[in-house]
Amino acid sequence: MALEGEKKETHVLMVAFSAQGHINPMLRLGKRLVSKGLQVALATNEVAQSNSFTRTVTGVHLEFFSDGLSLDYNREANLDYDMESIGKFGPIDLSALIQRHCKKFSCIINNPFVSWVSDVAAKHEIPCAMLWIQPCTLYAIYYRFYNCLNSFPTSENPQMNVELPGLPSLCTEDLPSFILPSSSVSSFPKMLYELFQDMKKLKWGLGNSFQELETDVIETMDEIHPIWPVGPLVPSSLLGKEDATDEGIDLFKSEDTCIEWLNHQKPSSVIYISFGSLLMESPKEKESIATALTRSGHPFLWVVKPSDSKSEESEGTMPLKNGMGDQGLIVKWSPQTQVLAHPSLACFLSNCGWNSLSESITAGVPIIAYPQRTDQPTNA
Ligand SMILES: O=c1ccn([C@@H]2O[C@H](COP(=O)(O)OP(=O)(O)O[C@H]3O[C@H](CO)[C@@H](O)[C@H](O)[C@H]3O)[C@@H](O)[C@H]2O)c(=O)[nH]1
Repeated sequence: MALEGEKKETHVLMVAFSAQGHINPMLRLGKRLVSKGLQVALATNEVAQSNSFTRTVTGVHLEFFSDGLSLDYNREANLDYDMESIGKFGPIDLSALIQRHCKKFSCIINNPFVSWVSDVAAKHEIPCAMLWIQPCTLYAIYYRFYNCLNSFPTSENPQMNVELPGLPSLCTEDLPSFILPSSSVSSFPKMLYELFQDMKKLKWGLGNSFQELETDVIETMDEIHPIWPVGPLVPSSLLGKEDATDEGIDLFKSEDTCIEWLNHQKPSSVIYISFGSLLMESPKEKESIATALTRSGHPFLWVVKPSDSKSEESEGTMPLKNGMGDQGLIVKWSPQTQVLAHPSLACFLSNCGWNSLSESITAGVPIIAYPQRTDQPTNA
């Protein structure tokens, strides 16, 4: 057993892609490691370095590396290219960062979207763990798919029920979009393929989920490549902890009006609508949602992200205005975890990104599922 003094010398490096839904679960895990006396740094690509980022968040030191793209490059518009570029340039800069660090890292924790980090860890002879940031169910499905352990839909047989240990029967529409024969070739499936084909590079698999939610499927992986649930990695405030500081960062500035507006609504009356940090609704989808909201007659709080507003102006299709209308409030970014904890919330219309679902499950807010792609159909 390590002595207290030795623990202080244990340095852990976490690495995440610069999306809010990737960085925040890492920071929350980091905060727990710091509370055990470990020294923790989190490295992400430098575009995340903005004024809102201090060098330390709840005891976790932040580091930045280059993804080979200029800071003003529109990453949201071309995620595939981002992934290729970060996979090419990230290892060089991250390696230099590890060499520059005053102490040798005892462990590196990556996440599935920067799987190349395990090669960098091996080069420096540092054990590597992965924090899987989606449900353990997805981990099991991808593992079985990429290692050909079970039957999945093919071009010849695109519609089928998939039977997997520990899971209910899944139809084609329930499966993650990356593994469908109709899925376009992109860097994401390639990355997942490389990750799940070569899991021996990873010493430990950690999951942002909890045992009670996915007991059966977690147990089915014990003999194959175990995953240890360490979540839900949501803000302590949602878990009713006394230390209610949010260990997360916001990539956009949330609007102060949200909570004030919610304070004026009846209990359990408001429909909250948000589609996460990466994906956008099309103008047609927005129009349908607007019609449905009007017909529902319920008050609503709707997040329409900044770049959505831009495309809207150029396409000129949506009559959306920021600010308060008679029935609802449209904002560019909300303090989502505070919103979900608010007593006026009735339900959450969500694209089923795993962070949003974890937060909503923890807050006890019912979800109307509107999945788009990747893990979202399965999460739904
Ligand atoms: O107005 C908003 C909207 C969102 N959030 C936060 O942003 C995060 C969004 O995360 P998530 O719901 O997971 O959406 P994405 O960031 O878009 O998620 C990507 O990454 C997830 C984890 O891999 C996947 O499950 C999703 O499918 C994928 O789109 C959550 O913590 C929200 O609380 C806010 O704070 N304010």
